Amino acid sequence: MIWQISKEFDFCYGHRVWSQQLDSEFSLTGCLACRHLHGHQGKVIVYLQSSQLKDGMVTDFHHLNWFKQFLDTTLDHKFIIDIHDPLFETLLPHFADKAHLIENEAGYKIPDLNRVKDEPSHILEMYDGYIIVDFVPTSENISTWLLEIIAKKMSRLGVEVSHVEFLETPKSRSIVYNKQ
Ligand SMILES: Nc1nc2c(c(=O)[nH]1)N=C([C@H](O)[C@H](O)COP(=O)(O)OP(=O)(O)OP(=O)(O)O)CN2
Repeated sequence: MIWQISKEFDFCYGHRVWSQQLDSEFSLTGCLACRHLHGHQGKVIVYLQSSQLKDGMVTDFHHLNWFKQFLDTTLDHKFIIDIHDPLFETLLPHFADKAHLIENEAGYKIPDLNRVKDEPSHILEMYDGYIIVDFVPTSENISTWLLEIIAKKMSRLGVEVSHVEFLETPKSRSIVYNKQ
């Protein structure tokens, strides 16, 4: 037998899909709306699985509390921007050289606020709101990134991540399966 458990998490974020291309025969419009700066109430559903139970569980649901904290502190109310976005220099002019970014082991960078410490507070607040990644923040890429983070952490408990679903809107989702 194989057991699977899942847990849902929500967070608000902004992004833009600068790489969007549409075939208007199918999309019925050529409007590249996802290139606009816009936001979502995202939902992540994490699926963990095991062929044996420990204490009657795949693992305790509470063993995902760290992930909720990660989402709340790292992504909630942030704007996720690709470092290769052609608008990067426009949206982060103080960091146009991309040299003063603080790298995190979870695969993202944030602006070094020391560089703008003498600027007015609204400028600091703006930069505090960016999460810089090395991919176009599509639903597929965000779910892949989150899967990698969860799988790495949960492997320390010997818990297997089966797949991750990411709902960019209540109707549009991507699912990424873990390679075994
Ligand atoms: N395969 C993907 N397609 C699209 C993505 C994506 O990440 N992967 N992203 C977008 C946009 O960011 C958009 O905000 C979300 O998609 P959309 O289908 O427009 O969402 P709705 O639920 O609002 O759908 P409606 O048909 O407009 O009701 C676009 N494509």
